[in-house]
Amino acid sequence: MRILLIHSDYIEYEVKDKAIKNPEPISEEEKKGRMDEVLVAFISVEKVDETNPEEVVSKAVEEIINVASQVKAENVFVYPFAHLSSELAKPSVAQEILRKVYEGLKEKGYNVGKAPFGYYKAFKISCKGHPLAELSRTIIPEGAKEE
Ligand SMILES: Nc1ncnc2c1ncn2[C@@H]1O[C@H](CO)[C@@H](NC(=O)[C@@H](N)CO)[C@H]1O
Repeated sequence: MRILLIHSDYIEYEVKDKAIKNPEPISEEEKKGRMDEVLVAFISVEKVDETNPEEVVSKAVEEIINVASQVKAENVFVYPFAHLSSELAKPSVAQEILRKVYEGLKEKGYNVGKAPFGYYKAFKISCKGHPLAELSRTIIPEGAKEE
């Protein structure tokens, strides 16, 4: 899993079109969204993550919370982003893993937003620009490291 973390004044998105055959069903109001004072997590789920989804989910939640506490962000936004890797997991697995990351962050008490899965989206973001405002993390399941 590849994660790009941007501490932002705001993130806003607008769904433009379906990008896969079966995108996540969304309501009319979910076609647009905005969150202010937020740590945005752009996440690419990778093929290797399919070997141990549970481990990848728990490590992703841990890493995101670690950065959120450093930058003192109470709001987190999970943004499915298929552009951080050339070895992507298939959409069905990626969607489930991202849903569990979202749920895991909520269980830890964060106010969590998410962008819909499986769409082309326009987005605007305002990066705060401080030294910890742009970070990236790579998460690899333990078993995969032995190969
Ligand atoms: N392995 C994966 N990891 C994360 N997201 C993934 C994925 N496979 C599919 N998606 C979702 O489907 C859209 C088309 O690839 C993706 N859409 C996007 O990445 C938008 N930024 C528009 O390009 C995303 O919602």
